[in-house]
Amino acid sequence: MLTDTGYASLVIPVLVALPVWFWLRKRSKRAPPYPPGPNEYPLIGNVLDFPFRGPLWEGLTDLAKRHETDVLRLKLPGMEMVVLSTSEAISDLLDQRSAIYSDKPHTPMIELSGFAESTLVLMPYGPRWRMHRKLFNNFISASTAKDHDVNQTKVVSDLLINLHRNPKSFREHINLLTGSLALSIAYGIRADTPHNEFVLMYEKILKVAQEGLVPATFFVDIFPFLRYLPSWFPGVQFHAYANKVKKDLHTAMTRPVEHVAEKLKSGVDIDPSMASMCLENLDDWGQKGIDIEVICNTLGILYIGMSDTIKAALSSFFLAMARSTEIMRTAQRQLDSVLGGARLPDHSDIDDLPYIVAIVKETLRWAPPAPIGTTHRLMEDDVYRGMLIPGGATVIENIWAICYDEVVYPEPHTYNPARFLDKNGRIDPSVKDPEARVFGSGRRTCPGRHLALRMLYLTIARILATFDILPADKDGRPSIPEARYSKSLLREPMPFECAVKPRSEKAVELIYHAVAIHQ
Ligand code: HEM
Repeated sequence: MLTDTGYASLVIPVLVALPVWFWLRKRSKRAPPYPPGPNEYPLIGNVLDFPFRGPLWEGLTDLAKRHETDVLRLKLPGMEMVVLSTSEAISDLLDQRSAIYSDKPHTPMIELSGFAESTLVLMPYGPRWRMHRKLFNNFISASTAKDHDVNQTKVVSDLLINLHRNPKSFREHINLLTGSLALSIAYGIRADTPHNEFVLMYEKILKVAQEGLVPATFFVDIFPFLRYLPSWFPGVQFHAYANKVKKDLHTAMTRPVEHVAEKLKSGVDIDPSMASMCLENLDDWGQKGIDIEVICNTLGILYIGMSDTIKAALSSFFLAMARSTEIMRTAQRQLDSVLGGARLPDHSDIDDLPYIVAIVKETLRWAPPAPIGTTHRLMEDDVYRGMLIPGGATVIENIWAICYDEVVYPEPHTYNPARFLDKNGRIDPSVKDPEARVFGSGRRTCPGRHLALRMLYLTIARILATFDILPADKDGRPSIPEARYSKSLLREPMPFECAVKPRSEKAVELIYHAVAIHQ
């Protein structure tokens, strides 16, 4: 038998729940539907559908195709996710509505390790991000990318020498090339060995970013409330790890600037760099609200933003050449017809070398270094094509899906630079340019893309002018390397072998002559 209190304990929750239920029903009838996606289960949402196993970009492309949508919704515990897989959807949302699609989502580890507050790529959208971006654009933009041609030419000369001396270690040489370029532009430091103090500092940071800060490596990223546990709590290791990363990141970003400041103070002759120009005009920058911390962060992002991306693209280029000698020969024929084998190609030859330009485009399309870019965060509810995208959603631009759209790029798995050329061998403007998407979109689009393209163009042209890249020899037979790739968000070829050989005695002469000019 129920007492008065017993009745009350049944009736009161029902009285409270009913209006809430009616309100939610009314709201769900009024609110536009969410974008299509797999059915979600209570608590776990779409965890069972999420492509955790294979490469994420391919899994997301398949899911979008299965649900016949270019705006796919996935619900994960504590996270709304929207995946955009056509240029149209990306342009409509990330470009056209960039005022609300430009924030970045953060895991607790990204915040605790200092990456969110000091790296431009992960910084929350707002005045602080704007200040960093302004300083970056002042030195590296469409109009200023050319200012770094001399630095590029110097580090490419070093690369050619290294390839000649030790061709087997071509991946290490590419690594040094990008690190050295970043250090020379940012700080005027010429790093000619992988053991350079500053190269080692930044490589350590990149390793941590790829291994320790990948979402879900630490439990705290899956259960964010754990971040409030004190560091002395039994089993809590993430605080110590995050503090160590934060300290290393701070050192990598400040130490090279201190190095330049010391040199300036002692009156030693140094190569001009972003650091020297900032330090010499500290007061002017200060009046614009840009202090030494903003300067250190902005210069530091050069190594972080440049190194792995250009390295991945150049490694894919070596792989593609070793897999297709005919394509390499076609490029070399064009180089020889323009240069007559008498000099090395320069930035100024770009208009006469459309096949090299096409190789750069096809390399970025065939192997986009960041196949899902870096995620954006929607800052408020948005309605698109009658669908509700909830504020706070993590928005993924599936660059891979665009690069592998077989309607735009027939036989997308085949590496074929000629797809970008017209019948006269010039760049065909009617073929969609992958460069428009592989660098991301909207206000957060890659600010280093012009510099990156100039660097890729020069490096590829100079390598092909002087070297053959051929399949490695295995028991007297050419062994064509397989195109196997990492599943990491910065996608690069797995280790492979190829034979890098100078094209002629004259080519070797040109390589050493170019280095002598820069000594
Ligand atoms: C092949 C080379 C490169 C590729 C494929 C690439 C790709 C990307 C992508 C996809 C993004 C994210 C854009 C978005 O959120 O929508 C990005 C951001 C960024 N990249 Fe690059 N990048 C390359 C080279 C570079 C270079 C050379 C630099 C530096 C000189 C650089 C600096 C940055 C920075 C600072 C950001 C963050 C921008 C922001 O959030 O405001 N990148 N890049």
